[in-house]
Amino acid sequence: MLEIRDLCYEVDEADRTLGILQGISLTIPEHKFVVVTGPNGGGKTTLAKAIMGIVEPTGGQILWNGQDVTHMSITDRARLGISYGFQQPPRFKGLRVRDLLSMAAGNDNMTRDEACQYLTRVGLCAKDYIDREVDTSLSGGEVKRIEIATILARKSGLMIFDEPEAGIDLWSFARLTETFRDIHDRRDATLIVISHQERIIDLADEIIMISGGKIAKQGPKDQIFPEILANTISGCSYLTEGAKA
Ligand SMILES: Nc1ncnc2c1ncn2[C@@H]1O[C@H](COP(=O)(O)OP(=O)(O)OP(=O)(O)O)[C@@H](O)[C@H]1O
Repeated sequence: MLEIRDLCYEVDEADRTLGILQGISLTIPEHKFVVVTGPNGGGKTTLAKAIMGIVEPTGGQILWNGQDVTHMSITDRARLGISYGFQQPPRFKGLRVRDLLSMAAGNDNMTRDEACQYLTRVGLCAKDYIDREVDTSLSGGEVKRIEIATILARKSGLMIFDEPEAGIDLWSFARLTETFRDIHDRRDATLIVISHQERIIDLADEIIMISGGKIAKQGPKDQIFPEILANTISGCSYLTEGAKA
């Protein structure tokens, strides 16, 4: 279970303090599928990075399975089973896709078949990629899918994906949503997916909407999603005027 208590992240700018996360509290039980959504700049990525330890909160607490991880290193959190897929994943010149998958799985003897299975789950044709270097020769969507495959290989208890849909074509996206559904159905992990995509939101048990560094809405998908859709359209004068015309 993930528990976040009154989490704050403040940044000092020249003449002011920015409250990027302003007292976020939430509880995500084991094996839930939670989608975090909300307007650009609301604080979603910062929250995810705070859970992974990439950003150090200035206040509050993060507990994973009862253990306080608030100030723990990224490596220690990874050992506890927390993993995070970046919105824009890094590249690793000199490392092949199969090396990355082996490292993620902690298995030096990963077979070609096993590596291929992870790549297939993110819509990549394994034979074309397994020996490629994870460098700038790969497209943004390819690197993104390879990174997601490494998270699957890691078999973490808490998987956080930051806009996994970004830059991914329709066919691979369909494969990816099936993979998320599969992880959830098999109760393999707790999933937190930051997304604006209706098809991903539709898979969620619960939706958390973050805006202005705070939780603006939270609840079961069937309750929250219609509210978000209604607010999104009514909050935009162009769309509402268009609807009246
Ligand atoms: N270190 C920092 N210094 C100054 N501002 C920051 C810092 N980190 C984040 N921000 C600002 O905090 C806000 C929240 O950023 P964050 O990336 O968490 O938003 P987001 O909800 O993930 O947005 P998006 O949907 O566009 O990815 C943004 O306005 C961002 O510019």
